Amino acid sequence: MKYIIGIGGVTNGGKTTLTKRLCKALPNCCVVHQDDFFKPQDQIEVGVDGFKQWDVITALDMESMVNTIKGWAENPVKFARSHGIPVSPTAEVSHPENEIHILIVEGFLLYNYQPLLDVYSKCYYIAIPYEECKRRRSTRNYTVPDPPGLFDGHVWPMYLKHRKEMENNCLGIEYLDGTKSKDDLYNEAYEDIQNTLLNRL
Ligand SMILES: Nc1ncnc2c1ncn2[C@@H]1O[C@H](COP(=O)(O)OP(=O)(O)O)[C@@H](O)[C@H]1O
Ligand SMILES: NC(=O)c1ccc[n+]([C@@H]2O[C@H](COP(=O)(O)O)[C@@H](O)[C@H]2O)c1
Ligand SMILES: [Mg+2]
Repeated sequence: MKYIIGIGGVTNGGKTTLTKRLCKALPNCCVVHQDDFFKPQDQIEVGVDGFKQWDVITALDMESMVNTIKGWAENPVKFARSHGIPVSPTAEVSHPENEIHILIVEGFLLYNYQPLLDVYSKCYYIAIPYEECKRRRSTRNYTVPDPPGLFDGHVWPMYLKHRKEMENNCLGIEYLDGTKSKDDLYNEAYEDIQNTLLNRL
């Protein structure tokens, strides 16, 4: 059984934190981080607002991300090995369909790219309010630091736009409240995955 779980949501909602913890707890679990697919800085467009447009789908090499996900789906054991992820001894030898293999795909623009919309067995979306998002973002260190005014001028407006698009196009998104504690978020997501995926076996 192969399951792909999406953990999308607003920047600084806690996606990467939750993903890392889930991945440690779930069997044969690999991860794809959308942040790893940002194009180099010199390929990021500058908008009429003067800001580099990081928070749009064209800032990401989505073809490469799709190929990475396909690589996992074709051979999860090989994928795990090549990423240094431990695989259960039975999964090493049995046919992938007889074992659980999980891939968590994590990122801020997961549900705004048509070719990936129907790959997920589960779609989570973490949201936090404006003030909390701005506060958390102000302490983050990205490879390219946020210039003054980026949050209000680009990041938050793009988040609202993409969220609206997602709500118009996607069914079956499960919302997680990112203001809950890290433990509560983890427990909620883990139990839900356990109930809906792992118990199907
Ligand atoms: N549930 C939470 N409550 C409070 N702070 C959190 C929570 N989850 C993550 N954080 C903090 O918020 C910041 C962003 O977390 P991160 O997991 O990198 O978010 P994302 O990947 O969604 O941008 C980090 O400083 C992290 O420690
Ligand atoms: N990883 C990078 O190269 C890079 C560079 C500039 C901005 N960012 C920011 O990363 C954010 C997405 O990642 P998070 O959801 O983890 O915050 C976007 O809001 C984007 O502005 C990332
Ligand atoms: Mg992240």
